[in-house]
Order: sequence, then structure tokens, then C-alpha cells
Amino acid sequence: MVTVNEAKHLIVTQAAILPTETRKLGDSVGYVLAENLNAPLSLPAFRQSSMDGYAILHSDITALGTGLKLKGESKAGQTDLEILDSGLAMRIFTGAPVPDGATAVVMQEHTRIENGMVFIDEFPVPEGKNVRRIGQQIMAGTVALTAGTYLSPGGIAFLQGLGITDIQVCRKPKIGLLITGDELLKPGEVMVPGKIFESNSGMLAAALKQEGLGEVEIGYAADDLHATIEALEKLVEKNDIVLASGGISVGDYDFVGDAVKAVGADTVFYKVRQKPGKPLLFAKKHEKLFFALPGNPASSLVCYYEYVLPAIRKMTGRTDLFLKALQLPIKYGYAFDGERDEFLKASIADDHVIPLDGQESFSIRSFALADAIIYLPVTQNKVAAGDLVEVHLLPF
Ligand SMILES: Nc1nc2c(c(=O)[nH]1)N[C@H]1C(S)=C(S)[C@@H](COP(=O)(O)OP(=O)(O)OC[C@H]3O[C@@H](n4cnc5c(N)ncnc54)[C@H](O)[C@@H]3O)O[C@H]1N2
Ligand code: MOO
Repeated sequence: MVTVNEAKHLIVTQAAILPTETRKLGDSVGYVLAENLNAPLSLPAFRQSSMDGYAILHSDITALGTGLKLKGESKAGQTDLEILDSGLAMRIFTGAPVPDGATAVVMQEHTRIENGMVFIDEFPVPEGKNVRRIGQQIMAGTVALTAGTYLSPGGIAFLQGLGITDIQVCRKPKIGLLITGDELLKPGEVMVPGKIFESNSGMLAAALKQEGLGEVEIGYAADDLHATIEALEKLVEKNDIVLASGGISVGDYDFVGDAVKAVGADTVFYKVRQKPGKPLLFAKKHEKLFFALPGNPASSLVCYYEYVLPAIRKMTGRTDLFLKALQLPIKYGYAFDGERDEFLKASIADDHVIPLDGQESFSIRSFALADAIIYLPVTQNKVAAGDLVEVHLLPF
């Protein structure tokens, strides 16, 4: 049996970053950049107006109400503009090129047009007012984004704006799920007394989907050693990570531990000093990782968030591996006996964290209502209302 921290340490040190691949920028959200990218052009690439109004020479405006002769127009997308001379104003729109010679743009709300003249009701007009400078966001040739950057929609937009179409990212792991248990019915099957509609496949597939891993191979095995080995072998062959659900405790029909050995994986640890999720097993075969998650749904999901997710993130090149953690006051007092650290399904409201009803490991309804997990180490087995506790935010 290892501690929570030992288990986490073993997992993130054993998980290795996957090789890189080239992807279309538009298909790269949620991936991690595997190369340093320099800006091929400056942004903005030319002086742009940030307002609809009039381009002028700021030095022409010597008093409130200075009149300038209106000459020409610059609209967005314009490529051929004449130089603006002193004494003139050019009609201009947001995003349009500021003509050479002009040193500022006055927004149209601060102007009046009378007889072909533009009167500027603003004084003084500072140089550069309402003009986006060349390279104000980034200069050509400088570092745009560095290897290791997680690509958010903002990152995609930034690189697309630089004209970049293909990038090098860390590959994401292929994941296989093995669902074990004789009592399990798949969605749509006919309910029979003694059976249950299994839900761990949907739960884990959904959690993986949220992490950008939409294609998951799912295998099923009855509570039988040979069936479990066979299903496991298939999944291990094609995937980087295999998650098994159920069959990892000490019952006569729990075969996953033996099957893991039979496929040649080395167990790194079995059992973590925690509740729920004690019988978690972590094994490795070369670079492939294997997690045997306990069948109880809440145990399985806690183990996914606390251990599997960091491994996935490490393999995809991310450096923020764990759920975001913060300290919050707990709404109600909570106490527990025993030697195991506890993870509680919880929700956050009014700057407090609330432990939810239904903390049993079979109870998944509380997870349906949770947006966080409270982590209470055994050293903190009695907390009073208002005490600070460690809270892990679920990904949303
Ligand atoms: N004598 C002992 N018994 C148990 C111990 C122990 O230390 N000594 N540990 C308990 C703990 S803690 C857990 S957690 C469970 C883990 O059991 P398994 O991983 O072997 O899981 P199963 O026995 O197959 O199933 C447990 C529970 O979960 C339900 N289940 C299984 N698969 C699914 C699924 N795909 N979808 C929904 N629900 C599922 C299953 O029907 C059982 O109710 O062991 C304790 N026992
Ligand atoms: O580890 Mo179990 O998950 O306490 O029910």
C-alpha cells in the first residue's frame, strides 16, 4: 500500500511524453506545442486605425474646433493609399490602414462635417492616438509561443493571425477501456434481477472526451481470467494507456490483477491509502501504462481525476498535471476514522466548499452534482465548519 502522494509521484515520473506529430492548426486545440514558434510577420503588420473617424496630423490641431479639408478614405482591406499632407483629414474606419503622414485618428464622435471640412472638437490630440502600432502585439522574428504552451482557442487565433497553418504538437495517448463484470448490462439491454446497467464505460469515456480524447476503444470481459487476459492483450497492443474497471479487489472473481501480470506488465503499486479507491493498481509495460480502477463508480472517477488525468497530461506534454487546487473554508464539520486519506465529492458556493450527501463509493449521484473534490489527509481527519481544506476543481 502506498500513500496518495507516493502514488502520484510514481505515476507522473513513470509517464513519458509521447512523440511529436504535425497537425493542422485548426485541429490542435487542447494539444501542447512541441516547437518554439517565431512570428513570421509583425502584428499588426501595418499601422491600423482602432476607431471609425478621421486620420489627421496631430500637430495640425492647435485649438479646439480646428478645421481640416476632407480628402479621401481608408477602409479595412485597402492597399493603395496616398500620403496625407498637413491641413488634410482622411475618412478612416476601424482596422483600416492609417495613411503615411498621418499621426493620429480622431473618433468621429469628436468631429463635425461642414462644407467638406472636418472640424476636430478635441484638443490636444496626442501623437499616435487611436493608431495601432506596427508590431504592437508582436514583432516579426521574435518568439510567438514556446514549446510547452497549451493551445487554447486564444492560442489558435494568435497563430492563425500570424499565417501559421501547420504545427508540431505532442501526440495524445490512445486509450483503451476494459470493462469487467458478470453483473453488467450495456445501455439498451433488458434489465434482469441481479444485473446492473453498467455506467463506468460512459463515465470514463466522457471524462476522456472532456480532456480531448474522443476516440476510446472499449473492450468487455466477463469475470473469467482467460477472457480478461484476452481482452487486455488486444487493448494493450493498440493503446498507450489501458484503464480497466472492476475486478481488482480480493474477491474470488477479481481477475484483473492476474491478467495484468499475464500480459507482461510490471506492477508499480497496488493499493493506495485512500478512500475511496483503495484497490487502485498501476502497472507499466515498456512505455504503456495500465491502471486498474476499482469497479465502484465513485472510486473509479476519483482515481481517474487524481491519477489517470495527470498521467495523460504528462504524456501530452502538459506541465499543469493535477486538478487545480485551492484552499477553501468547509461549510460543515466533517470527521472520519481510519488510516486512509479521504476524497469527498463536493460543490463550491459562496466561497465555501460543501461536502455533498452520498459519499459512499457506489454513490455516483453526488458526483453528478459535484464541481470539486475535497482532499482530507488522515492528519486532518476532524475539521470544523470554516476550517480551510484542500479543494481540487473538476474540469468544466
Ligand atoms: N474483502 C474485501 N472486499 C473489498 C475490499 C477489501 O479491501 N476487502 N475493498 C472494497 C473496495 S474499497 C472497493 S473500491 C471494491 C473494489 O472492487 P473491484 O474493483 O473488484 O470491483 P467489482 O467488485 O468488480 O465491483 C465493485 C462494485 O462496482 C460495481 N461496478 C463494477 N463495474 C461497474 C461498471 N462498469 N459500472 C457500474 N458499476 C460497476 C459492481 O457492481 C460492484 O457493486 O472492493 C471492495 N471489496
Ligand atoms: O476504495 Mo473503495 O473505493 O473505498 O469503496
